[in-house]
Amino acid sequence: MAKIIDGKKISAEIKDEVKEEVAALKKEGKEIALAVIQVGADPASSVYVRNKKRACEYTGIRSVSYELPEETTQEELMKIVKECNEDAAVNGILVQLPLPKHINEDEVLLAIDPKKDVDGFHPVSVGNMVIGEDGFLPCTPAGIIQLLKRSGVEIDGKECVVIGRSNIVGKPMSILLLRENGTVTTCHSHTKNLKEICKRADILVAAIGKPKFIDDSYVKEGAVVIDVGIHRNENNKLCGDVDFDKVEPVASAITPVPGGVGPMTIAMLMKNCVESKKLFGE
Ligand SMILES: Nc1nc(=O)c2c([nH]1)NC[C@@H]1CN(c3ccc(C(=O)N[C@@H](CCC(=O)O)C(=O)O)cc3)C=[N+]21
Repeated sequence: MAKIIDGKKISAEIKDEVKEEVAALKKEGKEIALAVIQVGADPASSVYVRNKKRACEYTGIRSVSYELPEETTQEELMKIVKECNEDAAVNGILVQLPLPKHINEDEVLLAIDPKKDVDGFHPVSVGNMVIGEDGFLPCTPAGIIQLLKRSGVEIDGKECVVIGRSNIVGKPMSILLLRENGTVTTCHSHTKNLKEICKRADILVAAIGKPKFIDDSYVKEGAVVIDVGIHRNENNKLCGDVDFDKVEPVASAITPVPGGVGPMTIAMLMKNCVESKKLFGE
């Protein structure tokens, strides 16, 4: 029987810490604002964006929302990002991904002022993360580190296997585990012997993007399993990249979907907004 790592509970603790900090800053006359920019109306994106705005309300951060039509051009989006960069009242800028195909995502992320890069996706933030300098950490991987630490899972010296190498999850996840002194292997679609490598893991992070891909045959007895995947079936029921029912009996701890990594992503976004105000706000 594995321990269920309760991301909802741990994210609520972090949001409460943020709420206190926000209130303290307010007493000094300092207000925090996050600009949330969504292009198009992808239903999953809309759910995440709604959850982010709710978290802003809860913590006392003002959210300024831009809901732009699917047809928005590169130039129009770049103009809004620039306006947010120049607006001293805005502390954080979040451009919800994925963007429509006609938009060059890299160019947009590069345009965000690194001082307001609360997603941690700007190359400056990525560089600081890699060399271990202060800077904004990407919310999902940083949230997973918090989940592990606050659940008493030691990373130092452990075999960590990350499946996935995206710029927003897999790659930064591997870097952050390395920063915690884990021994890290990054697997991806070209990896040979995926199963054998996963079976070595003390900490297994699944960010594959395929529903219930990881079953018990990939997991060492007693491993800690973190599920970053989020999929919706025909009945709107959520599941992750991990087949929870099969893996839970062999793992020592596991995150559920929903209620695992997802809420942590949002809590860390709130934390980054406070960080932005403290470091760079007026
Ligand atoms: N610029 C940008 N920043 C992001 O941080 C970002 C993004 N783009 N694009 C998409 C991914 C995904 N993501 C999630 C946020 C919240 C939940 C979340 O709240 N999950 C709930 C369930 C939500 C539901 O009901 O669908 C849970 O797992 O319990 C999930 C996923 C942020 N992302």
